[in-house]
Amino acid sequence: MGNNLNKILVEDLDFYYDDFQALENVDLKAPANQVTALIGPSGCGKSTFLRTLNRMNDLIEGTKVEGKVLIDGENIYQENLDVVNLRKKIGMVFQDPNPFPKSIYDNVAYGPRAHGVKSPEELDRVVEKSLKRAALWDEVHDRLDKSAIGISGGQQQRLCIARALAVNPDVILMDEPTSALDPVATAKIEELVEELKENYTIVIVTHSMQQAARISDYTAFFLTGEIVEAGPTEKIFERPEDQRTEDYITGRFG
Ligand SMILES: Nc1ncnc2c1ncn2[C@@H]1O[C@H](COP(=O)(O)OP(=O)(O)OP(=O)(O)O)[C@@H](O)[C@H]1O
Repeated sequence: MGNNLNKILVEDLDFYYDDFQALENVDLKAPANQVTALIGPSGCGKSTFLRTLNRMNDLIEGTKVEGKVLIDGENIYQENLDVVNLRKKIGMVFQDPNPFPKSIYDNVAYGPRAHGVKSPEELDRVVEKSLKRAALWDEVHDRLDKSAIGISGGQQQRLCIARALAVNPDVILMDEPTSALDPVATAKIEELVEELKENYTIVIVTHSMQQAARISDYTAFFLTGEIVEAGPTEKIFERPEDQRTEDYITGRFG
């Protein structure tokens, strides 16, 4: 079990919103402790695909999935799977920072409390550890009881990452986590993603090809619901095999 172990293995995935097929025949491997970037033009299915990885699409009525998503070798679409447990293992961070209108502390403690952690010492420990891992502790440790709404957008996004880390996931899904942030806050999140991969497997949707090139190890290029090409980031950007990939990364469309 080395670094190349496929944490996530997607096989022949199709996805429908009612009659509309948003994903077709998608195959993807996301290796453990690596960053996998999903790129492609608007509307090509990146977010839909990301949400199939922790069954967030289940919450949207009229959707249907066919195919397999194996996480640690187990198909998450098998019957009787415990979805609450799945989402604990597969955390998610969204485009717009969305902290709860609660204190910084309570945002991070929310998940552990929901999963039954009651001891104040244990909660303190988890909150501190999660905020440290999200590179936010130094900036907020003296105001944990203040509202999360009062911190900057970049800090709010790191708080959302801390909130995701607090339930001890092993995969983190990020849907354009920096698109609402300024360049300085974006750089901090990118730095953080690089640190986090030591302990987590990360799948990130990004509109920015520069960002994908900077922070990811693997890249998958989506076009109209299909993966055109996937592989090591360097190869996708420097020696793409498909003309459509080359056209996209050189800015000819999208
Ligand atoms: N809840 C929904 N109901 C119906 N169709 C949807 C829904 N969400 C997305 N779609 C459609 O599915 C397709 C893929 O959308 P998706 O948001 O996954 O693409 P995307 O690549 O993430 O786009 P963007 O980069 O603009 O976020 C689009 O045609 C979109 O209109």
